[in-house]
Amino acid sequence: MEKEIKMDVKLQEAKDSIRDIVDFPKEGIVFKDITTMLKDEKHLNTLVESLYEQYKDKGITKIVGLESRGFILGTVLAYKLGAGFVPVRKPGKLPAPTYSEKYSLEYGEDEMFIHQDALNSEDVILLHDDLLATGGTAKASINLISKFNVKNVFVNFLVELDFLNGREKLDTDYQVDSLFHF
Ligand SMILES: O=P(O)(O)OC[C@H]1O[C@H](OP(=O)(O)OP(=O)(O)O)[C@H](O)[C@@H]1O
Ligand SMILES: Nc1ncnc2[nH]cnc12
Repeated sequence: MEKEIKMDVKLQEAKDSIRDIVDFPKEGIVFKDITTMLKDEKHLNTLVESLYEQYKDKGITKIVGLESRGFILGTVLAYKLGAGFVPVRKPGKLPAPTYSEKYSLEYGEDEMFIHQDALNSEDVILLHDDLLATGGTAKASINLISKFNVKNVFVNFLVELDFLNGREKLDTDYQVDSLFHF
């Protein structure tokens, strides 16, 4: 019980360290800058330990991390969970045959790619990204994963911007969790 309260306090402190940058990268966007949280070793430790506790018993075999901020904790978590790491990448980055999905996000449009041999039907996936805004990026990535007929998928974000209703766009039976809500 005391341990849980301590973790709640630590998570609140980590959340409070996320910085707002107004009008970045475009006018009208309030950008959630997680670098102020990640640079602090105690916050980084809190994030990793909290996510590890949440997913350690789910049988995760691979973390799918979204370029680029999804790579930061995605690889650490893969290591902690004893899972592999698969990058979902932006155009022109993956060298072997790929599947791809176009999408729009809060401040633009892009396309995401995954290697055609990245996942298999034995995999239990944890899809990880730093932030859920409009949900375009995450939905495109879920569509990519759905090409592989994997056993199960969990979806995780550090930050969710509730007012943009991105979760509705995900339209999925998968369990979706975010550590921090704004
Ligand atoms: O829910 P959405 O509206 O789709 O937006 C969320 C996405 O936007 C950001 O990525 P960005 O494309 O800026 O790339 P980066 O991680 O390389 O900074 C963020 O890391 C998510 O991937
Ligand atoms: N408001 C926002 N802050 C940080 N990353 C984002 N990606 C999409 N929208 C974002």
